Amino acid sequence: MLSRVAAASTLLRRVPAVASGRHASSITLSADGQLQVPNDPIIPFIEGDGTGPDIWKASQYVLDGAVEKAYGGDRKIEWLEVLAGEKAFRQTGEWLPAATLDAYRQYLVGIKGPLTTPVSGGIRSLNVALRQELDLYVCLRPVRYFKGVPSPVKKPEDVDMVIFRENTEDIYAGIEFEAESQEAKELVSFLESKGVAKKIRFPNSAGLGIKPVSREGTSRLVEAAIEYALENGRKNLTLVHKGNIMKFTEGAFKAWGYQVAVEKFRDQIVTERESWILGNLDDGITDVVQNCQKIEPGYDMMTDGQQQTLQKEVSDVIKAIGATHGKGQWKNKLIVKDTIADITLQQVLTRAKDFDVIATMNLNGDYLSDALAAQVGGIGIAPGGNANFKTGHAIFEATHGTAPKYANLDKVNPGSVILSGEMMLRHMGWTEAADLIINSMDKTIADKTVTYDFERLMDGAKLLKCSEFGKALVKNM
Ligand SMILES: NC(=O)C1=CN([C@@H]2O[C@H](COP(=O)(O)OP(=O)(O)OC[C@H]3O[C@@H](n4cnc5c(N)ncnc54)[C@H](OP(=O)(O)O)[C@@H]3O)[C@@H](O)[C@H]2O)C=CC1
Ligand SMILES: O=C(O)CCC(=O)C(=O)O
Ligand SMILES: [Mg+2]
Repeated sequence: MLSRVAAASTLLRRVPAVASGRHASSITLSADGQLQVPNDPIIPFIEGDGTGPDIWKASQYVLDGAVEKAYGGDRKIEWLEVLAGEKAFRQTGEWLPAATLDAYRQYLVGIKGPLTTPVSGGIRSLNVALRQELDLYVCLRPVRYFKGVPSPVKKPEDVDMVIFRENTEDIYAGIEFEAESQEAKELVSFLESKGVAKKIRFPNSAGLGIKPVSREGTSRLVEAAIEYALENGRKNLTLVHKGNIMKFTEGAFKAWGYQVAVEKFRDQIVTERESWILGNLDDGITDVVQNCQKIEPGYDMMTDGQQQTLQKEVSDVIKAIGATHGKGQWKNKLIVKDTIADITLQQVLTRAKDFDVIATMNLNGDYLSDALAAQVGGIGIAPGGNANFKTGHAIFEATHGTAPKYANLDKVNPGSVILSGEMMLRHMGWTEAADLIINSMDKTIADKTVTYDFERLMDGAKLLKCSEFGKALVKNM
């Protein structure tokens, strides 16, 4: 159990090394990409808006408690509060002060509570701004089940997925033009000049958004996801896209994703289609046409040109990897496959076991992470981390938002930020403290001592406040 959890939460591929100096205070990255963690690292945190302050208090208490219990005073986090959101605006007149960005840049690893983003007008998302400013291109959200957690599905224990969500591109990048603004008018004129404005039903009153998806952005995300899958012994990686409709953005994501898989990880991966071809060969189907008929049931209805293309694909696969991946060897490789986003939202529910690591674009990843969280107890225990796998910068944060209706009631589940902190500790190499948190979460939930979100769905559970749940976690360590 623990090793599975540990694997699910290992964020960066570099093995963190604990530096010996007792009084060093910045986490740094060595020239060969190793995280250097002093015994008293300064870790910047943003408390967050809405329920953020309640959650942060409980989370800091648990994180400090775990570190104290694991290392008995030899290690300690030096928390550094940095401002963002409503508190920052009240105190400085700025929503995201430069000093906050500087601190996350300087100290490399940090954590944050949720920040409010108004709908329609008002400021753009500070959460997205932080990810973009630090180029935290991976949003990693592990989704796993704790025994006893109430769930709307029959077999929540089948859910053990890790989402790699691209974090800097897509329609989420916020390149938008308000309806009837000068920019929207100019863009419509440009589209008219290219003959494509007719695809917009009401061009004069349309707001417009731009969806950048690049080869570089896709490749680095998929590369990180494959490395993670390989290092953590995962069985498959699914590229989730809506490439049938958005061909040059989501479709390109799929194509570039497969490309990076095949070009950079040839020996360790097999694509799903390749596995079918090699599987047929293993079953004694040596005739290329018969192999084509098995992998494409509509083969006989295809045009000559289509059939030839398919025959070439089958022959090329056998020639290229028959020796290295054939005779069942492909079964020991990471399977790289893809699914279209809409059906994926059904299949993660109905066939959870088929999904292991998921790599997807920003908006799909946003939707998927909340939907998947629901299967394993909801957004109250859904952790995450935003990271740049090259610079080592990482900011950990919950999947949920500010839940403003519960602000200052000491009510909500602090589990998501606590488990985000657990990911952070593991990322720092403080695995003993991280393990204490996971074990204690297991025990506290099994004891049915939980916050309102679980209590309302569990028979015979004892209702705890946010702060009380934090205290129970430390007590159970
Ligand atoms: N990374 C970030 O900082 C994020 C920020 N946001 C922002 O947060 C604001 C509010 O967003 P909203 O869409 O309402 O989503 P929220 O995630 O804030 O809340 C929606 C519902 O989820 C449940 N929930 C949320 N947090 C917890 C928790 N800790 N424990 C238990 N249940 C919880 C509650 O459900 P119930 O009512 O059933 O009790 C709550 O009403 C928006 O401004 C949004 O932009 C949103 C997502 C991420
Ligand atoms: O930035 C926000 O307000 C919402 C972000 C969000 O929902 C997410 O990143 O999951
Ligand atoms: Mg979200």
